[in-house]
Amino acid sequence: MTQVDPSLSARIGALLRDVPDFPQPGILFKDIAPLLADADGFAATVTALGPTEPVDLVAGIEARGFVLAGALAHELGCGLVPVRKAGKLPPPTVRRSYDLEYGSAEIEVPVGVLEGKRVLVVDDVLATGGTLRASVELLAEAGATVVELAVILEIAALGGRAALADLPPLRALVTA
Ligand SMILES: O=P(O)(O)OC[C@H]1O[C@H](OP(=O)(O)OP(=O)(O)O)[C@H](O)[C@@H]1O
Ligand SMILES: Nc1ncnc2[nH]cnc12
Repeated sequence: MTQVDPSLSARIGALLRDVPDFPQPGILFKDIAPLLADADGFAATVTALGPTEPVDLVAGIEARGFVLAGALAHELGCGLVPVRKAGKLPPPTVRRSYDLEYGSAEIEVPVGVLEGKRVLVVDDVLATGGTLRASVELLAEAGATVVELAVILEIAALGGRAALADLPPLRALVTA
């Protein structure tokens, strides 16, 4: 796994916004909207999320991960697969429940496009790791091989990296 250039990391970090008490009291929400709105910052972020080995598909986790995965898949010239909140995808799908920093949710992936595919999973934020773990497990259940995970921001105090230690390599562009 390649190291992230410290100056790029600082540039990206400066375009993230802290929002106290959102979406509920006690949560310090990390908002990527300023980064997405900055053309150079967005482009550099997407490129830096790219895989270190060949992949067939980029998986994006709803909803903020979609934005990153779409741009990255286009840049790489590979396909995209959505990891969606439950109830949005038509069957057949596989589904899993999980906990995240501020609640619990269910996600689904489509069955039929993942068999034998090498996949990079991207998302904006790693907090507790619940979302990424559920995503990786679902993608594997649907027949894919997840080869790498990449996020913009890792919230180190929430222990997500340690919780995902048994999964494929994880790259975070910024650590807070
Ligand atoms: O590491 P965790 O504790 O699991 O949290 C990380 C997840 O939380 C946010 O998603 P959210 O479900 O809020 O979705 P959104 O992108 O639709 O806002 C974020 O985009 C990650 O997917
Ligand atoms: N603190 C946080 N900020 C943004 N997204 C998150 N997802 C989970 N925790 C988060």
